[in-house]
Amino acid sequence: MYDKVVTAPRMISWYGDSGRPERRSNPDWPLELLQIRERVEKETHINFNAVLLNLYRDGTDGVGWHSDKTSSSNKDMNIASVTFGETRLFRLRHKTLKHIAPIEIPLHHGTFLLMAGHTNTYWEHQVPKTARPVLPRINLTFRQVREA
Ligand SMILES: O=C(O)CCC(=O)C(=O)O
Ligand SMILES: [Fe+2]
Repeated sequence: MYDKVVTAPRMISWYGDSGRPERRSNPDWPLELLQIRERVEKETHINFNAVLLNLYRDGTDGVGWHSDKTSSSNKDMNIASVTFGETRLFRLRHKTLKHIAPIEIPLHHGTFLLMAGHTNTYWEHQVPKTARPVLPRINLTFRQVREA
């Protein structure tokens, strides 16, 4: 979408409710995805209308430092992340306050992570590649996509 930097490979797929201007949107959400979205919405009391699926096939897949923006007009939106499969490290670093140590969160199978409000305004995140032999990991990020 408007994400900044994507340096490492991974397999990507998008679903979004119909009525969105976005060309990549696919309104035909599989039942399983709808069920996961429902669970996430129940947990957060936030509605999401799009999801980005990432498949990290092995340790050579990852995503470089970036922040997520789901609309050019509103940078402060909630992004809900759900992880399946292999545990991979999720790192956060503050964009300007360099004295704040980066935060490292191992995202295990079934982990739910919410990047709420201003998180993506002030922080970048990455999933680093790893030399460890790792199994595939799927990550879903539910997003609130609005017209710019
Ligand atoms: O795989 C993850 O945990 C994060 C994915 C991500 O940052 C993104 O798709 O924007
Ligand atoms: Fe991201």
